[in-house]
Amino acid sequence: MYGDISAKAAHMLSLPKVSDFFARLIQRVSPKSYHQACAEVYVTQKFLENFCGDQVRFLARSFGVPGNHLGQQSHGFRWPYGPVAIITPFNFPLEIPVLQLMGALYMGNKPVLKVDSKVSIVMEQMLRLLHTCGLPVEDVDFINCDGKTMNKLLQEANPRMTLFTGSSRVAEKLAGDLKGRIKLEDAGFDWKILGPDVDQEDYVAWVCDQDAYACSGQKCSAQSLLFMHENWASTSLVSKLKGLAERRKLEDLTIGPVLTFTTESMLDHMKQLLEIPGSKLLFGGKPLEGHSIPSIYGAIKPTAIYVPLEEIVKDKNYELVTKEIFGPFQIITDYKSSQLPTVLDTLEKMHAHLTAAVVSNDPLFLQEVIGRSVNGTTYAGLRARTTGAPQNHWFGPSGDPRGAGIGTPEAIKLVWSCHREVIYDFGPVPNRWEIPPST
Ligand SMILES: NC(=O)c1ccc[n+]([C@@H]2O[C@H](COP(=O)([O-])OP(=O)(O)OC[C@H]3O[C@@H](n4cnc5c(N)ncnc54)[C@H](O)[C@@H]3O)[C@@H](O)[C@H]2O)c1
Repeated sequence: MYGDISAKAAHMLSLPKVSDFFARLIQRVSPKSYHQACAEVYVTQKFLENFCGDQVRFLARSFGVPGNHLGQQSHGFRWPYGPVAIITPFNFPLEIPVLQLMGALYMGNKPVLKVDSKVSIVMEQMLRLLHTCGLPVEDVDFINCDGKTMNKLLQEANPRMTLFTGSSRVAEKLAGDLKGRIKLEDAGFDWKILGPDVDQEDYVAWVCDQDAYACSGQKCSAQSLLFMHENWASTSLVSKLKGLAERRKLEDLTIGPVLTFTTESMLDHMKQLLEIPGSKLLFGGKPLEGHSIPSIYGAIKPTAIYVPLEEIVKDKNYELVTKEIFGPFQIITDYKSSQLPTVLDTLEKMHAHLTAAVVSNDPLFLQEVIGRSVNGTTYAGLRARTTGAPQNHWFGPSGDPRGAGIGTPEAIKLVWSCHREVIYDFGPVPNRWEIPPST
C-alpha cells in the first residue's frame, strides 16, 4: 500500500503546478530563494520515487540462518516500534517531515508528527496530498503545538521511539526526559578543509559561498568553519568568496531573515570573536538595509571572520569559535602542512559530527583527514561540499549512539525499526531421546 501511495505522491509532486505550489508555500514560511525551495520539493519527490512498488516491502527484508538440528532456524526481522513520535525544525518544512514520516510508516509504525509551528502549514498541505494519494487518515496523527506542550505529550504518551531533528539543547533535554528512547539529528557545526592541492579556484569559491550562505546559512549542514591550507590562503579565494557573497540580495531571498538569532545577537557574537588577537572581519558584519524584517528576527549580510588557528585551539576561545550561529556566518582560518594535526584535534573536540568536506584530490591527504575524523556525512574530493545532500546520500551525525539518519534505506531501517530474532524450533525431537542428567 505504501509503495502505491509513494508512487502517486511522487507523480503529484512532479506536476509543475503542484511543485510550484509547495515551493512558494515553503518560501512563505522559511526564508529561502525559489531555487532552494524547489530543491527541497525535488528531493522529496525523488525520495518518494525511490520507494515505489515493492521497495517498501524490501526495506523489511528478513534473513534466516540454519540452526543446529532439523527444524531449527533463526530469522532476523526488522520490527516496528509501534507508537513513535517525530519532531522536526523550521528550516526544511517539507523535506525533513516527509522523509522521516514516510520512513516511520514504511517500517510499520504509528507516528505522531510535530513540525515547528512557524512552518507547519506546509506539512498540513502535504498530508492532504498524501490522503488524496491513499494514505489512511488514521495512520498519522498530526499535532500543532509549541515545544513545551509536545514535551508534555511525549512524557505522558510515552512513545517507544522519538526522532528529534533540531537544536542540541532541546535534543539533550528530550534524551533525558525520554530516558534515551530517542534518535537525534541535532546541531551541526560543519567544517570544510581545503587541502594543499589548489585547483579550480572559481568552483571551490562558489561551493564555499553556497555552503555557507544559501538559505541564509540556515541549514544544519551549513559551512561554519573553513580551514584553508596556506597554498589556498595565498590565492584570491577569499576575495572571490567575498564577491559571490555580495551578489546575494534580499529581493530574491538569496540572503534573508534569520529566524532564531536577532541581528544584535549575531553582531554581538561577531564583536566577541573580533576581540580574539589576530582575528579580523573579512566581509559582511553589517545589518541588511532597506527592509521591514521584524526585530525579533535577524538580518545581516553574509559574514566571514578570520580567526588564527593558534587562537581557535585555546580553551578560552574554543567554545566561542565553535558556537553554531544558525545564520549567514562563518569562521575562516588557515593552516600550514605542519599544523594539520592541530586542525584534526580541533575537529575531534567538537560535540556534533554532522557534515564535513575535505576539498582535495590528494588521496594521502584525504586518508589522513578521513581516518582521523568521524562526521556522519563527509564529502571528499575537489568537488566536496557540506550542504545539498540529496535523497540518495545518508544524512546524519556519527560518533553518537543516538545518531539518526535520513533518506536512504539504511537510514530508514536504522531509525524506524529494531532488530528482532525469532528462532523457530519445530522439532522433531530425536528418536529415543532421554532426559539427560541435570546441568
Ligand atoms: N541534524 C539535522 O539533520 C538537522 C536538520 C535541520 C536542523 N537541524 C538543527 O536544528 C536547529 C534549528 O532548528 P530549530 O531552531 O527549529 O530547533 P529547535 O530545537 O528550537 O526546534 C526543533 C523542534 O523541536 C520543537 N521543540 C522545542 N522544544 C521542545 C521540547 N522541549 N520538547 C519537544 N519539542 C520541542 C520545536 O517546536 C521544533 O518543532 C539547528 O541547531 C540545526 O543545526 C539539524
